[in-house]
Amino acid sequence: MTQSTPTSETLGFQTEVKQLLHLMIHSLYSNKEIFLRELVSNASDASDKLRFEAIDRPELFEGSSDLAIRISIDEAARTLTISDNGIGMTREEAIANLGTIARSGTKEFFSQLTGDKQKDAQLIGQFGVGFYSSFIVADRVSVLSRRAGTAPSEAILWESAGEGEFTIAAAEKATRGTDVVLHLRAEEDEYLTSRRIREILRRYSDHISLPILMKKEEWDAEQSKQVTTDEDETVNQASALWARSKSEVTEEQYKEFYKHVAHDFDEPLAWTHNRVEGRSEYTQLLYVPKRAPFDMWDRNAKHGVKLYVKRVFIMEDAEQLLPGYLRFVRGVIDSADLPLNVSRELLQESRDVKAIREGSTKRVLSMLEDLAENKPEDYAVFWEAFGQVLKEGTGEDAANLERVSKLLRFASTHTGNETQSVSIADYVSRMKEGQDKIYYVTADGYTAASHSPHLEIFRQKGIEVLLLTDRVDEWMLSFLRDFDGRTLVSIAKGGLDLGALADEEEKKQQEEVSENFKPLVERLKTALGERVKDVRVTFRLVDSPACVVVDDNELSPHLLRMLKAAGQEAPASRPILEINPQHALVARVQDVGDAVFADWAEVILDQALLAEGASLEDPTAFVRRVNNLLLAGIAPQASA
Ligand SMILES: Nc1ncnc2c1ncn2[C@@H]1O[C@H](COP(=O)(O)OP(=O)(O)OP(=O)(O)O)[C@@H](O)[C@H]1O
Repeated sequence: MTQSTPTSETLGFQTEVKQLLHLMIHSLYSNKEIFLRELVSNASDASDKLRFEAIDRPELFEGSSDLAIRISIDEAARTLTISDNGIGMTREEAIANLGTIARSGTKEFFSQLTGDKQKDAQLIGQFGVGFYSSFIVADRVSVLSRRAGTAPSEAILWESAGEGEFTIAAAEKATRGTDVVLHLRAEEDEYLTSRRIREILRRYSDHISLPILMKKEEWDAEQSKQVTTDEDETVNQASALWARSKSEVTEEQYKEFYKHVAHDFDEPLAWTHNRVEGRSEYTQLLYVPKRAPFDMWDRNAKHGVKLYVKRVFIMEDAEQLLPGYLRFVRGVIDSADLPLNVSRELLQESRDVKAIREGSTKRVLSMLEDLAENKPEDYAVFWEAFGQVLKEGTGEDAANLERVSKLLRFASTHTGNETQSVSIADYVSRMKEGQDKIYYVTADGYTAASHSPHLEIFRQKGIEVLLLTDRVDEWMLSFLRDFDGRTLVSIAKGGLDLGALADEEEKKQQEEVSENFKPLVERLKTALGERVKDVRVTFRLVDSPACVVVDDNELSPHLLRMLKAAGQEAPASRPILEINPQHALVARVQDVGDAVFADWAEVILDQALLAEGASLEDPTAFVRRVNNLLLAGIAPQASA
């Protein structure tokens, strides 16, 4: 395409935008009307941004600080226009904002798309569709925009048919702000009727705090039809939703407001709305989403709480308002005390912010407690999405450790499945008589944990063990040391005191057995040399011949593997080999002759390491030894 003037150019969309457009047009056809919600939401954000920038530069208002959104219909031209007098966009901003998706993790997100429309539509919801949803109903979109503070001749006109490219040209615009003009597709006539547009606005955008204006309609008796007048009419309530009293806000309105603040497609799982009075005055409207955003694990991902001061938008992503482990929370905090020109630096030091942070943390924890107690199914949804993040609270929020630990859920030998649904309190309620500790095992995954040889004696005695398999668990355990006065104990540590699990008779018997196995223990120690720290007899095993453990003060093998995988320095550690005297293989080794004893010893150690989830340093040697032993057979004459 040739360019008419040097100021007009045609540019290609970023690949991800093309994918998004394609997907959206094909997957959102049953929910087309949401385009209006998205555009009104953007117009409202643009006005918030202007109001904020104008705190320091009042001249940006150019004499008119009445901010509003206008929706106009032109039946003849078949256009629907969403106008705002907010911040507007420069040429560079329009190219960046309307041609690319500048969110971290976008590429990875798009690589997850499967091509299955239904699944992908769900994913798209999680990503947020925004401006590009215009193309669901429009075959051409024109955006005329002028940045606040620039001259009318510096406006820009962005246009696209949503098919891979857009043009951007210089334009004139008398007033600041943005007009988004949708040239509706042939079959989308319904969006040219004022009644339909009002209905959509009432449903999705009533909570917008700016007035949304439309031309009033009147019944014209002569023409016997509704005609548009010149008079403006506000079609929404136009007051900040969080500033209304709870009784004035319907559930639907809370939900729609959530979609606006959180840029989420789905409904929220729960919310809490409070006005706090006293030394520090603020309003909070905080939501827990149903699903994790695609970039939750990205360190640069946005936090979700917007800060307002006396209804003026101050900043998005105000991470000082909640601790990091509650970063999944979305919503608004509106302070009556902070100065309007508050900066991020100031937020860090402010005592008011500290009070808000503490108060909001408590509210969110109460909301989660309430969910856990009264809506366990919803809590399970929450836990699935955000449990791993909440676990960070054990280390991050010492003051609320007890409350956070009550909210934790784990997989356990009691339920026998992978779902993390057991609270520590549930566990405690099922503790055996005489049991005074909470037992757990950590591993790389559920299968490894639930098959851990360390579990054998616990299974036999019917004692429950928590199965911890999330990456964050080891870190969490360094803070979560006890619960309700009971210590949490790893069943894979050497110092595990099984005394409580055995009666007097058993203990006596065990001592005898240990004595009998002393010679074997010594032989193993000599054969394994530097590979082990110690060898001893254990009664924790039932079906396995041996296991490896570490001393209480040492890092668990699972943690060591994680450190290594993360490229961190991991202290060298030698395992303690524990052998099961009741196992046939162990009994058999007692009689093995010196010629092959070393092979036997190594195989026993290596298989204990494998069972524990480790990878062998010399797997070839292990295979060779096993083969030798297999070939030699277990006939006494072969090994003697
Ligand atoms: N009316 C507008 N005035 C000024 N800038 C706008 C307007 N509409 C969109 N933008 C700019 O374009 C960007 C992209 O908008 P878009 O709706 O696609 O995404 P978003 O609002 O950032 O997030 P989401 O996709 O989750 O809704 C916005 O972040 C904003 O910078």
